[in-house]
Amino acid sequence: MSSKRFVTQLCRGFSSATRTRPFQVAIDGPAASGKSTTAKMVAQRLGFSYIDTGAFYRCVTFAALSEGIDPSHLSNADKITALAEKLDIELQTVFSEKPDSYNRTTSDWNSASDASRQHQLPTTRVFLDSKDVSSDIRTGTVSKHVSAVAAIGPVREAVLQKVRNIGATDVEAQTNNGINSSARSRAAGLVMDGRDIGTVVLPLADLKVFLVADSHVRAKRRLQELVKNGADPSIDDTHLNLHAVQADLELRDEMDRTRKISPLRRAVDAMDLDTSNLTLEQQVDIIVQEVHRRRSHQKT
Ligand SMILES: Nc1ncnc2c1ncn2[C@@H]1O[C@H](COP(=O)(O)OP(=O)(O)O)[C@@H](O)[C@H]1O
Ligand SMILES: Nc1ccn([C@H]2C[C@H](O)[C@@H](COP(=O)(O)OP(=O)(O)O)O2)c(=O)n1
Repeated sequence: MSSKRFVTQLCRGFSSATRTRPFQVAIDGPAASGKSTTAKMVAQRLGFSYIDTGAFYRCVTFAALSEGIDPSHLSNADKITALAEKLDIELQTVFSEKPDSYNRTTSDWNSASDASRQHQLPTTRVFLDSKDVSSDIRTGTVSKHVSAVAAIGPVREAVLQKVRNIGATDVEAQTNNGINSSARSRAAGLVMDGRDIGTVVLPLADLKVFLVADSHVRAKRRLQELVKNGADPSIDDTHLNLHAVQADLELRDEMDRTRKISPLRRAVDAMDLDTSNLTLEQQVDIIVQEVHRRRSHQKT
């Protein structure tokens, strides 16, 4: 089965209660709480597919800004919706190790060099109308406007439709330098992260996680990430200081929490996970263990 058909089938199963569908993990939480990094690593460990829904809203925002459309003007909602409907968005996640051979413990990881850890982190590339926009959608300018775009109801409908039809491709890295040319479905399950995954997109997910972290900790992590990725204040209006990054995250969280449609909200049956004092590997271990625990219950 092609990976496109595979994911489409998964998504058709969104509201199905049957036990034959692949295992679904929904990860929600505020900005920079660690959702996407954790979700990718969980998918890698378990051999699951991964879908980053925030990337879709970021693509629509980037496309609107590129066409000179200001998302902060409500009168532009129709133009942004038309754009969202016509854009072609594809995600490609590159997993660095074969999941079934991934047996690393936290202590192995902690003793590994930074370079070797970096090689082991999965990465997601985002294509907008076939162009790689992975970096373009993460700028401070896009971050500043994305919550306004995500609050437009018809844009959310268009994005959900795209997520349902997504041609997500997951590939295993062959070596540290190259990837296998043949993509393969990761049929065992799906990890999806965003703001409304456990409440709206995958309401019957087998495991829902609500990831949080102190906003100061989140800002420090996000700032480190922006600097590491070479954010350039001269071409990006990101103010590269902790105070500004924290203020941006808090403002975005407030907008995401208070919007009328599909707000950022913890699902009642979600597992809470505060990552403020955890390492990445610890939070991944907790989720992976919980998946194993629930799968073994499903089998009995
Ligand atoms: N426990 C942790 N310790 C250190 N850094 C972390 C931890 N969890 C996440 N990060 C880092 O924080 C940054 C934001 O995480 P990310 O996964 O992008 O968050 P989100 O998807 O929620 O916005 C990333 O650079 C990520 O590597
Ligand atoms: N399922 C989703 C995913 C993201 N969004 C919105 C809310 C966020 O402010 C933006 C960007 O999400 P993304 O997860 O990429 O952002 P951060 O990594 O948290 O900075 O999209 C949403 O409304 N619903």
